[in-house]
Order: sequence, then structure tokens, then C-alpha cells
Amino acid sequence: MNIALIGYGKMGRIIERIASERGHQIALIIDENNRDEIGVDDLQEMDVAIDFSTPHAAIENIELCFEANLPLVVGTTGWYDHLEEIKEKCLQGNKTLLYGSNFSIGVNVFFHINKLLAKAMNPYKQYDVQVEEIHHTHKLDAPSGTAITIAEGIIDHIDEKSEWVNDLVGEGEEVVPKKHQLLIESHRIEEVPGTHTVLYSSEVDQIEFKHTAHSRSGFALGAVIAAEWLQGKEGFYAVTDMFDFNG
Ligand SMILES: NC(=O)C1=CN([C@@H]2O[C@H](COP(=O)(O)OP(=O)(O)OC[C@H]3O[C@@H](n4cnc5c(N)ncnc54)[C@H](OP(=O)(O)O)[C@@H]3O)[C@@H](O)[C@H]2O)C=CC1
Ligand SMILES: O=C(O)C1=N[C@H](C(=O)O)C[C@H](O)C1
Repeated sequence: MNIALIGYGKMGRIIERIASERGHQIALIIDENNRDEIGVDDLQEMDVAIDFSTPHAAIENIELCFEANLPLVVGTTGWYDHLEEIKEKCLQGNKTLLYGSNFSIGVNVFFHINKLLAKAMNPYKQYDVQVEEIHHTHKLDAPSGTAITIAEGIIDHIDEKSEWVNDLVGEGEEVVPKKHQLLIESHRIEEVPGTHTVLYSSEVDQIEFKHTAHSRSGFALGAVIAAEWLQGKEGFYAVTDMFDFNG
């Protein structure tokens, strides 16, 4: 595949290496420095775009790929307030997009088990649930996209929780959640690639369900596999569509 890489930062550089190892060409690199010079014509020869840029830049990049009729994989987080609007544009215009808050296989298994665990815990009201995420200090968004996906999986199955609230520890006042609110506690520590924990706590015990990324390689490999999976498809997809945990 000829890949247009949008965002050439920590993730973009690892995706470049993994895509080459899998026999693909990085035919175009779009970064903040040259973004203003890139037009629809530059994307014509590409098979797919992979965007790992910034929460602020993602929407414009998606719209450029739509204009060029170029299928794209979006790993960037922090733009999900616009998700419904983008989905509508994608489907109405017969475009192709796959997005995901986390492309690692381990986290996608975690998302699945998280929902099963929430279903199992729902009758036991003596347990309160919260989500914790730890990421490096360069991260622009809080909570992480992965933590939001985890929280949505819990809210769908725990009757007492109807929305999430975020506490970015060390920034502003401590957030104390109301009974119906699911707390997502965010920590920013040096170079941590990404750790997510779901905790169910009662007076007598605690259940901890945790995923720790040792590096960014799992995210990058998943994004390249997603770009391969998207070839020949049309429509709006989530990364979870790539997995069948019931088969
Ligand atoms: N879904 C997943 O599995 C994962 C998602 N992510 C998400 O991916 C995103 C990128 O992460 P990461 O690589 O660590 O971040 P980095 O900050 O290392 O890289 C982002 C890159 O995007 C560039 N950029 C800025 N503006 C634009 C623009 N308008 N168009 C194109 N590129 C632009 C930046 O350039 P400059 O440095 O010059 O500003 C930088 O090179 C984040 O939102 C993160 O949360 C991260 C890991 C896994
Ligand atoms: O910014 C990061 O680094 C990461 N972002 C994604 C997120 O917001 O969930 C995925 C991963 O945790 C790393």
C-alpha cells in the first residue's frame, strides 16, 4: 500500500518503521510544518492515510481525506465531541474512515472483558467502580481516549452510572464524583506509554483489572493492520469492528 502518514511524532515514526517492515511504502508524510501546502492532488496516488496528529488537527485532516476520497485510519484522540458529525459526513458522502482510541490487540481484548465484568458486577451495589489512566507528561488530552471507551463500556452495563467525570490529578481542585458519575482519574507521569485500570471497591475487598503498555509498538502495529483491513471497504468503522471475540 502507498500510505500517507499524517502526524510524524512519537506514533508516526513507529508506524513508518512497522509499515515498511510489512512491505508498505510511506509515500507522503504530512506534519505541522508542511500541512498548509498539502492539497487534494497530493493524496491522489495514495491507498490509505493514517492520522496520529493532534486533537485540534484531526478534524481538518479527516475532511481533507474525505475531499480526496482517500480511506483513512484515525488514531488521534481528543476529537470525539465531533464523532457524530464526522460519521454523518462519512456515510452521506460514501467516504471511508476507521477510528479507534486504542489499536493494541491487548486493549481491544480488555475493552471486551471490561463490558463482561461490568455486566457481572451490576447486581452488586456494594461495589463502587472507577477508572484510572496513567500517561506521559506530553499528552495533550485528558482523560485518554482509551479511558473514555472503557468508561462508556461500564456506563452501558452499570445501572447506577450514567456519565463520567474526569479528575486530572495535580491540575485544579480534586473532583469528587456524584453517585451517578463514574470517576476517571488521570495521572501524568514522565514517559509512561499508557496504563489503564478499572477498580471495583467495596468495604471488604477490591477487584483491579489492568492493562499496561510496555511501549507504543502495539498501538502502531494495530494501526497498520487496520489500514490493511480497510482496503476495499467503504463506510464508517470502529477498531472494534476488526475483532470477533465471540467466534
Ligand atoms: N489510538 C491509539 O492506539 C493511539 C492514539 N494515540 C493518539 O495519537 C495522537 C498522536 O500521538 P503521539 O504521536 O504520541 O503525539 P506527538 O505529539 O508525538 O505527535 C503528533 C504529531 O502531529 C503533528 N501535527 C501537529 N499539527 C498537525 C497537523 N495540522 N497536521 C498533521 N500533523 C500535525 C505534530 O507536529 P509538531 O510536533 O511539529 O507539533 C507531531 O509531529 C494523540 O492524540 C494520541 O492520544 C497515541 C497512541 C496510541
Ligand atoms: O497519547 C498517548 O500516548 C496515547 N493515547 C491513546 C489514548 O488517549 O487512549 C492511546 C494510548 O493510551 C496512548
